[in-house]
Amino acid sequence: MKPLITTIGALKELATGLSPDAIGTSSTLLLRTGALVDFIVARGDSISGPRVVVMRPLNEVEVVVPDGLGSSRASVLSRMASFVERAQAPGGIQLPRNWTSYKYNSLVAFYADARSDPRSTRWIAEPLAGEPTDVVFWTSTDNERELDLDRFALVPRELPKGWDQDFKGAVQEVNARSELEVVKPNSDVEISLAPIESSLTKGWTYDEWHAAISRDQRQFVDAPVDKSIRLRGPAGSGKTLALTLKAIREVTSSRSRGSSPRVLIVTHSWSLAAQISNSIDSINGAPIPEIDVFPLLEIARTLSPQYVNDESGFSLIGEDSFSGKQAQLDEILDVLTEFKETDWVTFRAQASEVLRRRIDSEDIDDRFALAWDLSIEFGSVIGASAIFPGVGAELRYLQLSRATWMLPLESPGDLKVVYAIYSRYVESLDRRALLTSDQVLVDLLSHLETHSWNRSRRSQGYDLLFVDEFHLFSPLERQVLHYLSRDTSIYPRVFMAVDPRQSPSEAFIGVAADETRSSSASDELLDDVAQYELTTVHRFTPEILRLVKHVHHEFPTLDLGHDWEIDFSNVESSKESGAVPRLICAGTAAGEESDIARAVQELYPRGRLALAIVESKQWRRYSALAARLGESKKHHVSTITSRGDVEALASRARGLVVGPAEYLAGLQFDTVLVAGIPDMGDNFTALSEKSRLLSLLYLALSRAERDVRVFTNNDDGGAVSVLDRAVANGLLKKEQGSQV
Ligand SMILES: Nc1ncnc2c1ncn2[C@@H]1O[C@H](COP(=O)(O)OP(=O)(O)OP(=O)(O)O)[C@@H](O)[C@H]1O
Repeated sequence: MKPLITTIGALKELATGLSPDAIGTSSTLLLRTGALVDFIVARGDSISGPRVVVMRPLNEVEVVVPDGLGSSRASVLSRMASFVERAQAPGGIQLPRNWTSYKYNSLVAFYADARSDPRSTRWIAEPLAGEPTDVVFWTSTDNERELDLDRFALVPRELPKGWDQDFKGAVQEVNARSELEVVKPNSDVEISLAPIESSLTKGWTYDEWHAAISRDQRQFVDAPVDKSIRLRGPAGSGKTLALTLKAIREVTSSRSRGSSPRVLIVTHSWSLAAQISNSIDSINGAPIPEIDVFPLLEIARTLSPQYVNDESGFSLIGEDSFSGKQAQLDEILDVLTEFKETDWVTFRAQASEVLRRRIDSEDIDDRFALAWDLSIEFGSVIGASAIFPGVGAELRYLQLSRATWMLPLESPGDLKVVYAIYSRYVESLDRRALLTSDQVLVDLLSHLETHSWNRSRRSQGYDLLFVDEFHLFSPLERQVLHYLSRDTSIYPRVFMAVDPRQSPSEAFIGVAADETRSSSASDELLDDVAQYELTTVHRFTPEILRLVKHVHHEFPTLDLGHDWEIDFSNVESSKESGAVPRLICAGTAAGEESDIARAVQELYPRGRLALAIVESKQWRRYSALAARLGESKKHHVSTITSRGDVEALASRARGLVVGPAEYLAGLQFDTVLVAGIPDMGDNFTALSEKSRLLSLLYLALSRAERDVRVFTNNDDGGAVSVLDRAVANGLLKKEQGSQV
């Protein structure tokens, strides 16, 4: 194959398991085929960022990784991205021991795959001189094709002609595409978004909506704004709509009093921000300049760009996309392996039996689960408390009070082990010039505490803050909110919509964490808060509601406290009765895929359709399916894998959106196909993991307006117990799917 020019961002996106065939359906990636080289670039890439050249001399099948490593493509890609990041560190590249690397002049050879590869495939790569450091993957070697570095060094090496010429154009094209998608909703509302507006806001005016909404929604919309309000309600109960109406109301009533308030609506994702912005335009008949609608990190970027932008040469490793999260997990896995090989012997004796067993385990699933738990501990506990390695940091960590939702660490010895791994993790990020979003937020917070911000917030701050999907914000993110208010003499007035069930474990933590955190700022925000509750669901039918309630009852008891819980016994649906959700059980994984393809065929003409994948570990398989469904050209298929994706809002009345359930939060579709549900049987021990999976299932099911179909297959364990119980109670209609 011709050489490929790509980027760290593109490698990471491909490493999420996105099938190379699905690049055409991805809103994040762009593939450009040239005469001498091909390009794959990702949205968010910079023209001045490092370029990655993959020479592909031996490739016949695989697009990026060596042929023969297709089955571990994701981990190979992830390691490639990590190599390029490490190459950016000043003072030369340092690789973890388990990569078993060799160096010869500027050439580096290392194991291509993190998992065991019987052929022992190695890359021969070379960081090029320059700033940033471009990297070339010249070739690969394996047991059958051994090639020493010193011999390879004698072979003349030549980069493809013109390889750096079209790169700029490709990056500009992919970024221009995203800008269009984001900006278009504001500038070209009628044309581009009519079908969705009509389903969300029905084309009604504010007065029409005010007359039509339920009593509990109206009470919230009309409530005084002298203190903060928490609006609780299950999925689809009209929280977003009520927040939107209240924001409009406050602006128009202030205008009539001759003042012009600055109002901010904060969301967790770009897609929801764009949706709310469109709803405002539609309800008001025109944009309202006093209202800003943005994801939190975007606000941080406009307020104090020096803390968010890449000026220090550091870039952000994000949790706001599937690829960012995956990259973090991969990094923690590497750090864990290295820790086991070195320091673990000195720590082992002081660790509890449970933690010891988890760290000692060689099972890939156990290691992954541990990496996941550690990532939560690092982000939502250690990072959220602004503890970064340094003098006194370990002691502060040991003294933190622990709450039930946190990773059970039984002894100070356990905490010391976790802290040691955390320090290594931060060191390794540092070496690769990476920052976590937590670190950025902590820096931003210290800026927001300065006098200079205190002065500028009078002009740049907001009078009223609305926060949708409050349950998805980490404690740290929530602290930032305080400083965004304009008037420092009163507590910020924040109107937040929340449904704790929609929050996968790490963010669940965010909600419950308020009870355990000592930060006075956080307490102030939440102390004097009026409570409103919505108990009518407007999105979906009574049949879907019964299934959603069933999932709610399956949650392990998690004491979130009265202020956060929703009383599901009173919840009703205002929609007309519809079909009972169906469970289609196939004999094999391939059978399940044909069942899904058949359902897409049948349901596509009837409206917007989503395929929500509950367990993201299974995303890879379904992304390949999405690619095949898109290939037929009969369907418009888009994949959504980050908070930044707005493709799901594209201007189509029809279309299939495929994505991990967590990125579909806040959105709705006529029909939702749900797949990738792992077993969370009664013997399931990790309660936090069970809550995470149930909340993703709850989220997936509750995106549907009219129809739900759930797909399982016997290869992956067949129907899981939570679904079996739903069938036994008549909430799901079980059908046999394809058996081959
Ligand atoms: N009182 C109402 N009458 C009719 N339709 C309504 C009413 N309230 C909300 N809706 C509609 O119900 C749907 C769900 O509303 P919305 O997205 O605001 O719910 P939500 O509580 O924010 O959901 P989620 O938490 O799942 O994101 C939307 O289509 C909205 O237009």
